[in-house]
Amino acid sequence: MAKTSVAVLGGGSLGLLLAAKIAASGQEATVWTRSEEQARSLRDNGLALKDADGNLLTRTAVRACSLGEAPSRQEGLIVLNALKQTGLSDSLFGELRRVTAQDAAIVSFCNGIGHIERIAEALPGRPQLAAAATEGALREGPAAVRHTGSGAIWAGQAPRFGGGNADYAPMPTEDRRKDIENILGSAGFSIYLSNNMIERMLRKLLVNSVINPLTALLRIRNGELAATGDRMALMRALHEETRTILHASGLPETEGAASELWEELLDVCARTSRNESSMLQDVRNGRETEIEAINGAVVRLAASRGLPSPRNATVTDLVRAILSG
Ligand SMILES: NC(=O)C1=CN([C@@H]2O[C@H](COP(=O)(O)OP(=O)(O)OC[C@H]3O[C@@H](n4cnc5c(N)ncnc54)[C@H](OP(=O)(O)O)[C@@H]3O)[C@@H](O)[C@H]2O)C=CC1
Ligand SMILES: CC(C)(CO)C(=O)C(=O)O
Repeated sequence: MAKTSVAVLGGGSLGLLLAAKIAASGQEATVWTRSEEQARSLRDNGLALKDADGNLLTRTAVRACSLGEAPSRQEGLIVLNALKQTGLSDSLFGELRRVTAQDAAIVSFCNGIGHIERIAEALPGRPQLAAAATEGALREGPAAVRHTGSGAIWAGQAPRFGGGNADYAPMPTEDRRKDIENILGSAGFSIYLSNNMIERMLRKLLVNSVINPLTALLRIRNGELAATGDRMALMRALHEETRTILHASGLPETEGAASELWEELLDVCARTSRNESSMLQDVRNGRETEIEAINGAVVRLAASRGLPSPRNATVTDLVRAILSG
């Protein structure tokens, strides 16, 4: 069997955090960037990992190349996919088909749902895991990242939420799953292999489907969302509509779930109060947002189950319209 090696796909906030901590723990990882400039900067300067206040923790040499420069058909790869869903495209899939061998295990950290199905369709047969991370990361430049909040990573077989005609992605072998757990655990992450990614992913989707569009539309930080009665009313209405749709899509509807999920949302707002959500950052920078993979996906789930989703449809249209000018 080929020796296992790690590639981090995407040199953004989360990708640089994963790469910095893996490299600082003495393990090897290659960062696959979009641009050759960023890869050069990483090779020349090393990768700086800073704490939430911007103090330098480590600066470590890392391997880096643009995805276009990466060698073809590498065997034994674990690919940590730290792209946004907006980074998934036919050309990206073409490059991934070229650089990975059939045994590559792809672990995707993307927010929202739908990405596993798209990857499975574009790279049939490649083993996949879905990961949900509550880490906070912020890229400070091409070769520096701040660890803005410690959390945990859950990874496991992704449920199929719909879309795509390909056979669903196979799980990586047990040995390969252990490798993934060991690599991320040795890098200092709290990593849990989960048999219940449906709940993890849908809980995260519920949080993102409220915080992300509302903060992007109102242009406020996460902590400012729960600060007024009007905003709380918007949050509640969107949360209730989304929760009903997600319960119909596999989110367990246990006793007390409604108040527990609402408290979870308020807790995320409090814990990330100084953060600008990823969607607000995308809007501010004129970048395409993940709205289609978050509220747009909720609208599609609702349609497939004959449920109404007027609030999700409205925020999807509004966020889409911001960048359409
Ligand atoms: N940041 C965080 O704290 C967390 C993020 N997440 C999720 O993880 C995912 C990534 O988030 P985040 O790191 O913040 O996003 P970023 O926008 O910071 O990073 C995405 C990276 O993908 C790169 N990219 C896009 N297309 C390609 C391509 N074709 N080839 C190689 N690289 C490419 C971008 O390159 P370029 O910069 O050159 O455009 C960018 O560096 C999202 O789904 C997010 O919601 C989950 C938990 C925490
Ligand atoms: C949890 C939250 C809302 C933190 O900002 C996030 O995941 C995001 O911004 O995408």
